[in-house]
Amino acid sequence: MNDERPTSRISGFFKMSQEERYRALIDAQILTEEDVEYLRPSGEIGFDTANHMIENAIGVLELPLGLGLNFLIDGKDYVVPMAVEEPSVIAAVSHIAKLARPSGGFKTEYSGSRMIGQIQVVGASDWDATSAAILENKARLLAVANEFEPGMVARGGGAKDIRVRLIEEGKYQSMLIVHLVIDTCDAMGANMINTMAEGVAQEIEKLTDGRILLRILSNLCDERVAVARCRIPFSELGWRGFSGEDVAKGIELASQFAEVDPYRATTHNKGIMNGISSVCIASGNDWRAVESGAHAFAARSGQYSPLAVWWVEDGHLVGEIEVPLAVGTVGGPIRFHPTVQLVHRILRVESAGELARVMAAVGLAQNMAALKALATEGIQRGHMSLHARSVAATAGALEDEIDDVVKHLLKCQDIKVDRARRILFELRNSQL
Ligand SMILES: CC(C)(COP(=O)([O-])OP(=O)([O-])OC[C@H]1O[C@@H](n2cnc3c(N)ncnc32)[C@H](O)[C@@H]1OP(=O)([O-])[O-])[C@@H](O)C(=O)NCCC(=O)NCCSC(=O)C[C@@](C)(O)CC(=O)[O-]
Ligand SMILES: NC(=O)C1=CN([C@@H]2O[C@H](COP(=O)(O)OP(=O)(O)OC[C@H]3O[C@@H](n4cnc5c(N)ncnc54)[C@H](OP(=O)(O)O)[C@@H]3O)[C@@H](O)[C@H]2O)C=CC1
Repeated sequence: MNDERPTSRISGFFKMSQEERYRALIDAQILTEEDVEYLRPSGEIGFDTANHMIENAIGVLELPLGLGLNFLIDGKDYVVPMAVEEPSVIAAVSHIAKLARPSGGFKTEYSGSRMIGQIQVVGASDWDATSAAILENKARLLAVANEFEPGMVARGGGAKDIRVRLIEEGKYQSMLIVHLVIDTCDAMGANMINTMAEGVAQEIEKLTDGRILLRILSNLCDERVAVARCRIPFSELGWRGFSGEDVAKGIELASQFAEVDPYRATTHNKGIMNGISSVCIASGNDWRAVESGAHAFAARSGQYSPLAVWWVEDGHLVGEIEVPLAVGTVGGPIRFHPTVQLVHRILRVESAGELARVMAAVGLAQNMAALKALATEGIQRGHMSLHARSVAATAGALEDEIDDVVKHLLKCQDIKVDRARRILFELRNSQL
């Protein structure tokens, strides 16, 4: 490959076959022949599946899939598949799930799968009249929306309510936002919500002298919320020379830090999403939707806040997470991705609500693991000792060399790939 940047203008790439794409990329000096051989999908997802899932496909990017263990949720055991690139996340949730088991594990709740489709009305001359007309026609509009998804109505879901919000921000023209509230049952629901929102919009337009602009779901799904709690006695919490009470009070103070400081709350919630997003990815769910919903929910009071909080009560540490989770057990890649289907067989959840409740418990466990480490010995020992394994592998250590490289990396506390390469070189030349 020469040093000149190859052009990114490749017309009609999306219409090319797999081989035509590889040839075009080699000709454009974007890929080499070796790159192409490396990229050729060889796993369960072949090129055709990838190409049906996304556009301009050239290959498949794999992520490690691991198991979060020890989870007892509402009296049932769950083995939780998690797809994630970050070391220590799965160890952390398994660690806390084990700790929580003797006191009953996690107790959860789910609000139901109600989502919002937004329809934006602009340019009306009389907002009161438009609002009144929409609300007076609610039953008919709901029936129209439901005509677009009869299967959902048969399942007990579909459009359930219509609300209106007049938004008047001085510097912009006023707009009326119609909220179409839809029960999506076991689906995430984006496609069906958008279908219903677009379908009913034409009828809404007839009720106003304004016009309809956007018709799209909201990812702030604050009516689709999962809650998980755990309550662990001090006697279970002693760790690495810290008493159970010290650990509990440290976690409580860490929680309070997040409650008053958005800088800390953001990192606190990042830890929670370590757990939740990993389950989302493994289970074929849209983690961008879940992430955006979670962060918007965290900011709903006007100040960005923690999704999970902890406090000390009667000799126990109590934790609670409340998080919106638009996740499904049907639809999207769940229909055709073989690994995702296997994940669902491992998870053994029977509904979107059950999946959301498991995810909430995983998020709470991940949060407690991080806070427990942060409020005691610090994050680095547990996290870095596991991170060191991936650093050693990146440096080229073979399976039977990794433990030795990790040992030396931890000893010198310089967990970097360059250092690992030097250690490996010295080990192979028997200088260590
Ligand atoms: C790493 C541990 C768990 C060690 O903790 P430990 O006490 O040394 O663990 P242990 O050896 O006593 O083992 C207890 C259980 O943990 C699990 N476990 C233990 N080790 C492993 C392992 N290697 N692989 C898989 N599972 C493991 C396993 O279930 C085990 O039970 P067992 O199987 O022995 O009956 C602990 O130090 C920990 O939880 N640390 C926190 C790690 C963490 O939070 N990582 C997330 C990434 S950091 C981040 O991005 C978020 C952050 C921190 O910024 C968020 C925030 O600021 O809030
Ligand atoms: N902003 C966002 O978040 C957006 C996200 N997306 C994407 O949309 C996808 C999710 O949309 P979604 O509508 O869930 O997916 P699908 O359209 O793939 O699946 C939903 C369909 O599954 C069928 N179904 C079968 N069994 C059930 C059941 N028990 N409960 C509910 N539905 C059932 C229903 O069709 P039937 O009644 O006909 O059987 C339903 O309409 C994700 O891939 C996401 O990435 C798309 C646009 C925007």
